[in-house]
Amino acid sequence: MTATIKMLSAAAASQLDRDLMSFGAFSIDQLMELAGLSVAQALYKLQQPDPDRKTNIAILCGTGNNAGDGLRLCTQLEALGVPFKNQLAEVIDPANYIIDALFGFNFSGPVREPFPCVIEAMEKTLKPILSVDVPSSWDVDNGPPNKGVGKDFYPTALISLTAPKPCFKFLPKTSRHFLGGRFVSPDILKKYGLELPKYPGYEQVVEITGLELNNTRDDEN
Ligand SMILES: NC(=O)C1=CN([C@@H]2O[C@H](COP(=O)(O)OP(=O)(O)OC[C@H]3O[C@@H](n4cnc5c(N)ncnc54)[C@H](O)[C@@H]3O)[C@@H](O)[C@H]2O)[C@H](O)CC1
Ligand SMILES: [K+]
Repeated sequence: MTATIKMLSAAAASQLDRDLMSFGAFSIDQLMELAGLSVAQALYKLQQPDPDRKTNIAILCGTGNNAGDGLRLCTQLEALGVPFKNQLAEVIDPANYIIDALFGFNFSGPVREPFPCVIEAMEKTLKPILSVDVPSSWDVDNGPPNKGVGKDFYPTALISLTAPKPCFKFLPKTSRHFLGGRFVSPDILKKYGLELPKYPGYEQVVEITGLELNNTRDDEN
């Protein structure tokens, strides 16, 4: 692709989130529902369920709204038979795909307990991983913490919500990249100078793999 896309720094992403809830009049629940739907649609594009076999999706959740995009409404999910596990191996071993919903744009490192072992498990596993908004443990603006000097975790795919964060430029060339969070009004796009690809039809995601960076960050204008 030759088109370019503009990034949202960590600070601007937080401000945009607040704008969505103030003059955008969205509730946080609505935003997380829509973000969660985008995550589900991106996953479906990455891993179509096999009708003859059970497909297991492991969703690794943190403590903030990034976790809410991955998984919420626990009572309803339990009623639908979705199992909740506390032991990492019990979740990762049977998984066909892993959703990384540990940390989003309000993460700042280093990773604190009890999460280092979860990041390490993602570094080690050969299973495919879809990261939600930001690959967990990465600095939102500056990318993987070790940058080749030590081990880092690299996802198979990323779904950026609203707009990509600067760290997406560290994604491996082989990783697929989706944009989701189809809830940004023209006013907000204008305020942040964002020009985003069009979502096709009723889709909640658009694939932007290979889209080039527009190096101007929203906070550098
Ligand atoms: N506008 C949108 O695009 C929307 C995005 N959404 C998603 O929300 C997250 C941001 O959510 P927030 O709750 O503000 O922050 P995080 O999920 O990133 O996590 C904060 C959480 O993590 C803890 N934490 C922070 N640093 C560390 C650390 N070093 N070690 C351990 N724990 C850490 C912190 O204490 C908090 O509890 C965004 O990325 C999107 O995924 C929403 O869906 C709304 C719309
Ligand atoms: K994440």
